[in-house]
Amino acid sequence: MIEVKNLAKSFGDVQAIKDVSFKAEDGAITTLLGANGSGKTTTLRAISGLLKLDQGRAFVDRLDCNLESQKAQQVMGIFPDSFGLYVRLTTREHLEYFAKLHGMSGTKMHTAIDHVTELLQMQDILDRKAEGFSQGQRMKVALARALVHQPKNLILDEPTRGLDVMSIRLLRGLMHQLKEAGCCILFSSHVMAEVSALSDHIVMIADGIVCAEGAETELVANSGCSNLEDAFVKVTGMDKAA
Ligand SMILES: Nc1ncnc2c1ncn2[C@@H]1O[C@H](COP(=O)(O)OP(=O)(O)OP(=O)(O)O)[C@@H](O)[C@H]1O
Repeated sequence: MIEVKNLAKSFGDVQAIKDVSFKAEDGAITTLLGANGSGKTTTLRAISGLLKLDQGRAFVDRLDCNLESQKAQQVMGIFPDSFGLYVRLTTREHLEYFAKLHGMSGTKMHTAIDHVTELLQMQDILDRKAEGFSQGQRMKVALARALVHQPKNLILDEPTRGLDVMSIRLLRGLMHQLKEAGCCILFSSHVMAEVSALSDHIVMIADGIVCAEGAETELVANSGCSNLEDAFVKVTGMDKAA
C-alpha cells in the first residue's frame, strides 16, 4: 500500500507539487492522471525516495520513504521515466546488479532472474548487451529490473510511452497479473484510453494539486460529464484555461 500526505516540492521558483495526498491500495491499479507538467513524475520520485520533499510524507507499506528509505526500497519496484540502461551490460548483468542491490545472491538470485525472464518472455535478450536494444527490449529490461526482488508495490512512470502494441499488451497483462496477486500498482499517464482500461482508482492532478479521485464511474458521474476525458478537463479547470 502506498500513501502520500500533503506533498509539496519546489525547484527554485517552480512549485512542481503543492498539495498531493492519496492512497493506492493493495490488489488494485491506481493511476495518477495529469497533463504535461502537472507534477506526476515529481510525486512518483518523492515516493521512490529520490527527492527531498519541502513538505509532507510518503509511505510504502507504512514505511516512511524518506526516513526509512532503504527498507521502503525493498518493498517497491520502480519503473522510471527514462530506462537508464548501461549499454555495456547484458540483460542478465543488469538483473544481477539490481538483485544484489536488494541483498539477493546465489540460487535465490538466479531463480528470481529466471522467473522475471520467463514472465517477460525475454530469453532472447538475456545474454545480449543493452547497446542497440529496441524501445520494447529496453522496456523489458527496465521492468525486469524493477520486479527482480518481487516487490509488493510497483511504481511506473508513463510506462507505455514509445511502445508498440505488443509491448503495451505485455505490460498491461503483467500489471493485471500483479494486481491479481495482491500487489499495489501505481502508474502515471495522460492517455485517457489507457487510464480507463487499467485503473481501479484514478487520482486527477493539475498544477501540483489533487483535484479529484475515485473510480472512473464515480468521477464521471460527479462531474456531470459523459466520459472520463470530459470529466478530467472539467475537474482540472482546463476548460476555463483553453
Ligand atoms: N529537476 C527539476 N528542476 C526544475 N524544474 C522541475 C524539475 N523537475 C520538475 N520540474 C518542474 O516541475 C513541474 C512538474 O514536473 P513533472 O515532471 O513532475 O510533471 P509531469 O506531470 O510528470 O509532466 P510530464 O507528463 O510532461 O512528464 C514542471 O513545471 C517541471 O518543469
